[in-house]
Amino acid sequence: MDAKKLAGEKAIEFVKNDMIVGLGTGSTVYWAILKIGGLVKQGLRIKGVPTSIQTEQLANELGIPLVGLSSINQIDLTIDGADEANEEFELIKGGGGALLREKMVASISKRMVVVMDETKYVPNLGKFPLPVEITQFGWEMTRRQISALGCEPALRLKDNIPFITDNGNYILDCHFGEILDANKLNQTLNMIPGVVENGLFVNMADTMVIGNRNGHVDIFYKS
Ligand SMILES: O=C(CO)[C@H](O)[C@H](O)COP(=O)(O)O
Repeated sequence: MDAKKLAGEKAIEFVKNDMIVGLGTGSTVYWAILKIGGLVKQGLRIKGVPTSIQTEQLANELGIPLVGLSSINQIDLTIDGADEANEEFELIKGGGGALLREKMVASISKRMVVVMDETKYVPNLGKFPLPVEITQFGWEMTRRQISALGCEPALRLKDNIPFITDNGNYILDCHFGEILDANKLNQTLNMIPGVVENGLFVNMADTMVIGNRNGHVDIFYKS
């Protein structure tokens, strides 16, 4: 069983006519976007808000009408993946490098449904290195300031050169060990000049759709 596919496809139950829908990035939400594309062809009326250039291209190929953040103030529902999630509905995101746009979209979403396979649901965040998007300007200085918080940030590379985000920035992957106070770390990181955004999503997700290898899908709602 493809647990990511199960979760992604299940999540489209939350999509209704006339919604503005945040379209996340990654290999799990891919399955949701594919299904949404199919439903749009059958007459579903939605407008999508893409969280990356990759998702924008996919949505265009599928004929999903899109709208940009410049012309909306609120999104009805966002479906997105995660690299880790805990029972507090706190997330680490940004494994695909789209964390800034993902967080901006999530921040104006009335509801955020997170789709993942069972391996992503963990007791404590932090095994997955936390992605932090930083400006290219002065990036070594920013890295030193983040290291002082107690981690060894690694500049993300792609094909042996620095990975550049859709926004023209770098990403540092930061191993902090177990993150027991995600809210505090989120705020501390974002206070560092040069940090554009970090991959901790706190108080954003309210629904988790978790696909299991045995074919079962769990849905958790934040109370
Ligand atoms: O945050 C993300 C991209 O920036 C993704 O949602 C996250 O990396 C999970 O991806 P996948 O569903 O491919 O495992």
